[in-house]
Amino acid sequence: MSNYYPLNSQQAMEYVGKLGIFPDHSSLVCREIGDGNLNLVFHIKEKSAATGVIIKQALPYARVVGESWPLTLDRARIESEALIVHHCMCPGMVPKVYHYDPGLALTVMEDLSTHIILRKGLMARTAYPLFAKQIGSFLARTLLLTSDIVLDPLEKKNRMIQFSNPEMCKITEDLVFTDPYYDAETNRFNPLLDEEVKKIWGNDKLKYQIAKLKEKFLTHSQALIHGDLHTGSIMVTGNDLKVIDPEFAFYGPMGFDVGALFANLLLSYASQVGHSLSVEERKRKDYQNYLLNTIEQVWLAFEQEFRALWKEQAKEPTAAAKGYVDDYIMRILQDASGFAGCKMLRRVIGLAHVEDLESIEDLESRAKGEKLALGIGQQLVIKGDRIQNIKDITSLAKKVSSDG
Ligand SMILES: Nc1ncnc2c1ncn2[C@@H]1O[C@H](COP(=O)(O)OP(=O)(O)O)[C@@H](O)[C@H]1O
Ligand SMILES: CSC[C@H]1O[C@H](OP(=O)(O)O)[C@H](O)[C@@H]1O
Repeated sequence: MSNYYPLNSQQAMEYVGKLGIFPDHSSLVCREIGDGNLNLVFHIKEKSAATGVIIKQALPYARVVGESWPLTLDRARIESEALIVHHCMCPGMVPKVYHYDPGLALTVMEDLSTHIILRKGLMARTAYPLFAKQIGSFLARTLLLTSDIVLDPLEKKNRMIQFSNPEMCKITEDLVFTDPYYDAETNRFNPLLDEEVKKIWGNDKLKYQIAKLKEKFLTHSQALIHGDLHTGSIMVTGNDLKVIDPEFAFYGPMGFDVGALFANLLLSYASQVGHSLSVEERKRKDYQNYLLNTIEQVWLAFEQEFRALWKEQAKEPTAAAKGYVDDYIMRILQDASGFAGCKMLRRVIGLAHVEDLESIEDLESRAKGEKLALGIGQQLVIKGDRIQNIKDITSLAKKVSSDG
């Protein structure tokens, strides 16, 4: 950390100026555009150009909380190295890394200003016809191709060392699996949810399942997972998709990434009931159906590509055992259900919420969406082990929704 200092916009422009990315004497402009919980993000471009480059710099603390929450700068290394691995497995589906500076904990990367954050697109009720296939493929490739099924055993263990990410994992362990289930200081929730939240804190059956899911997160080093694959970590256009922000990457359970995505599509689903005015009822229902259909299509695309890759690329000698791939995929689906449930509950009870729900200003309307999210989340956790196919997940969401 010796030569580390957080950049300001002027310093960010000077830094990029020295890399030879822009022609000499370019007239550059820079804006800090970070809206996440953790880092600085600078957008630098020539004055008259539409796009330029991005500098993402880690702060030595969590931006959302401040200096009282110190945080490892090594997350910048994890992020740039994970982007490079993802680029090898899914060319064109992540921003290109131009430069990584370990001292300043920053990455200079491709500017995706032509894309928007998927969460924003979902909030505007936009449909993305290619999304399910694209993200299903991203998940299948990044997960299976970094697992023991495909990698040489020594390479896999070396990758586990490379992507050891204990401090970022601890954040997830606390904020996703621990704090939302007791009266923790980090929690914050809508006061209109007091009763629901207290019921959750007293629900032993739920907490038993959460304990098992946390154990899986702690111990199941199945693949290099993104680690925070919510809809704020995906940028889209009408026909393109890029996955950003893998600073939580580590060797963990595959179902955690699939579940994170399902959870965030379901949070969008739940938020619809808080946003809807009666005149919009039809649009809300259509969009909810679109979201559930998207979850089904993501899973189908994932499963199809996962099976094809397994057939072509599995090197693990036991991979051909009869029934093994079917069982492996079923376990990913069941894990995804449980993890999706945890991810929904933490976004309503815990420290970091989602804009889909937070943008509903009226607390009573917001509580409607949040209650639905809590209802679906709890069912996904409790029934996770019994899920047999993707429609069990989407039917469960519909049922909780119609039971009101
Ligand atoms: N490569 C990029 N191109 C364009 N915008 C980006 C890029 N990376 C990040 N951003 C913008 O910066 C915001 C914060 O980035 P993110 O990586 O999510 O930061 P954090 O790790 O702090 O959550 C994103 O929501 C997006 O608007
Ligand atoms: C104190 S970190 C809280 C939360 O923020 C991260 O998300 P992001 O930076 O993408 O907004 C991650 O989900 C952490 O759990």
